[in-house]
Amino acid sequence: MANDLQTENQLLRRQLQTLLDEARLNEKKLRRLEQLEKQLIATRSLTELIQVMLQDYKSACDTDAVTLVLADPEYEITRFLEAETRGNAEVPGLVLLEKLYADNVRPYLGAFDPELQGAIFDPWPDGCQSMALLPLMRQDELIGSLNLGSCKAERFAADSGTDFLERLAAIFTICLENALNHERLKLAGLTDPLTGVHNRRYFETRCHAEVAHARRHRLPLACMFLDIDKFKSINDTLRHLAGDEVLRSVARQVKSLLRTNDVVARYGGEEFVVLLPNTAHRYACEVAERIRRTIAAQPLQPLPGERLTVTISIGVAMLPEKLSEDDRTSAQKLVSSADAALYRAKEGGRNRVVCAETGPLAACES
Ligand SMILES: Nc1nc2c(ncn2[C@@H]2O[C@H](COP(=O)(O)OP(=O)(O)OP(=O)(O)O)[C@@H](O)[C@H]2O)c(=O)[nH]1
Repeated sequence: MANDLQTENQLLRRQLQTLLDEARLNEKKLRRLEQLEKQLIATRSLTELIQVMLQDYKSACDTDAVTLVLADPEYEITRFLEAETRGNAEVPGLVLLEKLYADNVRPYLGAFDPELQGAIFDPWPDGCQSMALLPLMRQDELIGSLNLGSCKAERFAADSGTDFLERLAAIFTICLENALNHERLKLAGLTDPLTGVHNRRYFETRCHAEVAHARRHRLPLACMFLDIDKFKSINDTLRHLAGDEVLRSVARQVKSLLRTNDVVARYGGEEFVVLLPNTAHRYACEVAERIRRTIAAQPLQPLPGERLTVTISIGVAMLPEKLSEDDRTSAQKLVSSADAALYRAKEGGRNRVVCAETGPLAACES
């Protein structure tokens, strides 16, 4: 009898110890997750948020692979990442898809499923044994998934609880929405509402940064000033709304003829300014001439049934190789040189390109 009691006692002690160990482990896990949540909440940009999720979770939470799949139907996330990373939206572990296909929006925990591998990570680490796939939901809509992989089969066992992971996925979703709204607001303050290209405020900050970058890496930097010819008469004859449509069409055409990391901004009125990073003089002149020719060759339709041929004048200037002033002054000088070249193009009869260094384009092509 005494022996039975002793054995039962020992058994209970062992069970209690196991429960205590489990509780301690859970507490540790919770603390690590709380720490990560705080980090996620403290991030100041979309790129930083994604980096913390992909990298810090892995090291903090004993996981061999972390990936994120996000729906990006309008390429909005791609554009935000490109803007933050100077044209490179490729983040290892991040998969952006135009459309998500899922009939099941419940978390999956269990054995590694190679069927899912291609869609959510390329490639998973060798020897992956278990995985967790956590849907990211915003107002009942599936916006992506957070995917975790481990080389240990028991790490994401099918019968383990998902509370911690679901909470992490929910917090990440809120942080993502927050970061996207922040980027949208930032963009609204830096975008010209009429044409959708950047505004002068954005241009000035970016021009300073591009000059600093060009100087540091000894890269060429070109600037173009573009102005629609006789725009006042378009407004006077067709009225302001038609003038607005001409501005929108010209901005669209200019943008379509440039690379994604070139910068286009409306400087004011009917003037646009363009920065061409890492672009040599000859190529900058070619681009300017292509823009001038394309716009002159394609009549616009500023009002229904109204066709109108518009021409533009362009001034091009290069950042000098040897700079004696600080970056801000050099940026201002670059813009003024392009503006002065534009003035010469207007003086020379409009619908032409003038380069600050070589004069009217015929001279720079020869
Ligand atoms: N529709 C419209 N017109 C604008 C806007 N901003 C400025 N303008 C007009 O743009 C015209 C600019 O005229 P000017 O500076 O005389 O230049 P221009 O007629 O293009 O002549 P050149 O540049 O010498 O070829 C003015 O009539 C402004 O009122 C705008 O947002 N929308």
